[in-house]
Amino acid sequence: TSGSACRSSPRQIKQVRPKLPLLKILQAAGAQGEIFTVTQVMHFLGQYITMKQLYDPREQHMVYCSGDLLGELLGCQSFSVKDPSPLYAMLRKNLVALTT
Ligand SMILES: C[C@@H](c1ccc(Cl)cc1)n1cnc(-c2ccccc2)c1-c1c(C(=O)NCCN2CCN(C3CCCCC3)CC2)[nH]c2cc(Cl)ccc12
Repeated sequence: TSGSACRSSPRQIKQVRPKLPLLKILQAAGAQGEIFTVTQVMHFLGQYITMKQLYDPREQHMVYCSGDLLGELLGCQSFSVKDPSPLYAMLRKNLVALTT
């Protein structure tokens, strides 16, 4: 049987523009430019936490960010990577979605 080849338009990858304080954090972690995908933002935030050693070496899922710009943005002293809700709240406030 001839199946109909469904030709949906290619999905545009969602791009975001971080607001300045978040952009500074991403650039500290090596990000270039001002427009990213959310996946890239997460990658650079992970790099930032790793390189600034904001995680607890004994409990590596705990991030201690008081006294760091990341903590100011998140509005918390620490968080667990297992409960990323403060992170998503911060991203909602600090990422501007680009509509194509
Ligand atoms: C699954 C993922 C994640 C991603 C998003 C969320 Cl909302 C939760 C969790 N994740 C799991 N552990 C981490 C993590 C833990 C400690 C230090 C750095 C990163 C991450 C995070 C990544 C990441 O891109 N992760 C890639 C592989 N990571 C493994 C952990 N590695 C470190 C583990 C501790 C020792 C140093 C390496 C770094 C590479 N990006 C993040 C950004 C933030 Cl704001 C918070 C956490 C992460």
